[in-house]
Amino acid sequence: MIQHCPTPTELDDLELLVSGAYAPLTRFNEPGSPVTLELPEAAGPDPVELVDPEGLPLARVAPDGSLEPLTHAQYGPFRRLHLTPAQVREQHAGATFVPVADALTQRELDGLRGLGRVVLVALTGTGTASLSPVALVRATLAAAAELGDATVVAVPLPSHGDAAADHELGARVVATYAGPDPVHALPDGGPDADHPDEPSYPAAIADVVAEDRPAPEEQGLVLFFTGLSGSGKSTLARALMDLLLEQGGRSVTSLDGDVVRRHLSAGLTFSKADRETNIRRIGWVAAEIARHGGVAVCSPIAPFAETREQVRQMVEDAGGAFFLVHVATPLEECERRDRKGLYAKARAGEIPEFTGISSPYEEPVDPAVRVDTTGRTIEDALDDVLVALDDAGYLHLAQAGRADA
Ligand SMILES: Nc1ncnc2c1ncn2[C@@H]1O[C@H](COP(=O)(O)OS(=O)(=O)O)[C@@H](OP(=O)(O)O)[C@H]1O
Ligand SMILES: Nc1ncnc2c1ncn2[C@@H]1O[C@H](COP(=O)(O)OP(=O)(O)O)[C@@H](O)[C@H]1O
Repeated sequence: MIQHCPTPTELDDLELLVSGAYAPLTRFNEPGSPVTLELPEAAGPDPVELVDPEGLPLARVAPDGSLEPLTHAQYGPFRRLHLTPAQVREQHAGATFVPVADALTQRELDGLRGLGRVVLVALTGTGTASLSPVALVRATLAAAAELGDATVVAVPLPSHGDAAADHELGARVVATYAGPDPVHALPDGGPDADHPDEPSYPAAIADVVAEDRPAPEEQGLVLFFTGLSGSGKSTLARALMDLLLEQGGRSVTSLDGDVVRRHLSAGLTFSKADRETNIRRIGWVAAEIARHGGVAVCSPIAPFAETREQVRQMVEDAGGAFFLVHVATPLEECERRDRKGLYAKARAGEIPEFTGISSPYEEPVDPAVRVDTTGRTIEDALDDVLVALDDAGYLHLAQAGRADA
């Protein structure tokens, strides 16, 4: 039987289908339902075994989306708070149920006092809260401690990208958890009257929020230079790394295209599939670096827009910022430079699938900054990147000897 690890959203949905939280929905791909599952084409008409990210079989799914559960999900922090609706009703009958999708403000907490015993239902699904799922639970536990007579239940209700359908599904899930007990919806967010610009939190919750949403200067950062061979990616990346190292204060890792291909991606070719694998590997490592608050400076060609977007997603999921620099030196200039003699060989047909000659380069439509290095000094071109980074608030670097340094 084919094994398949669903996407994070699909894994959340699987958990809620199996736990009964989506009742009366019990299967994927019900017509009109946002709760969908994409199965590998190779599966054909046979059932597929769905496994968690570590390969533990969770359920078998038939081609019509119906499920045969094998075991309960066991991965992820705060697993003990992932109760089924039946468990919650048994343990917390008579309480008031409060859906929580963000850190609770002081004002919201004050509004909950006087409700008696409450169950804070932390909606931690993929792609929903502005806090990471684990921080949302931490912040909700801190809120429960503030309130006193409160319990936290974590429900991984994910976003399906359709606000209306998600709202309806969410309301149904919370009602299922509450059973006959009341649901208390929080009034719409918005700043406190005495702090019109930002919400005010009790100290313990503020600490959780601050740790999860660091200031741009402290956030993990992936600087991703993309462009044709010879466009100047490595040169600019190296110059920027040097500036960062000279200034100190951040840990920096280089993931240069050529260097990665000698180590992490040794053995890969320049076919579309291998290039995608190469870039996803770079993205995976860069996201881990960002998760730990470091700076990763990447400089592969990365010719495909979709793969670059996957890297952005990986980095943002890890809490990092993704900063795309398009080194937009035109092909004619790259070919004129032909630093490594590769364009001549590609023109002579000696290198197949050469980017810009016999393999495509999809120009980014929305880079953070675009730099054409033609006829410019390295310092001058680098300045464009430094200004954009400074404006975005991620790094404040200046080159020694320049007017503004
Ligand atoms: N067919 C083909 N196409 C493009 N480039 C080629 C090819 N064969 C070898 N090289 C050399 O490999 C470097 C690009 O590797 P990358 O890992 O950055 O490419 S990719 O992102 O996976 O497309 C690239 O280095 P840079 O010049 O630093 O970009 C080339 O030197
Ligand atoms: N303004 C500039 N910025 C970056 N590189 C430049 C610039 N002007 C000329 N070059 C030259 O262009 C070449 C770019 O090569 P490289 O940085 O290895 O490109 P890539 O990594 O994109 O293949 C280098 O020889 C570099 O000295």
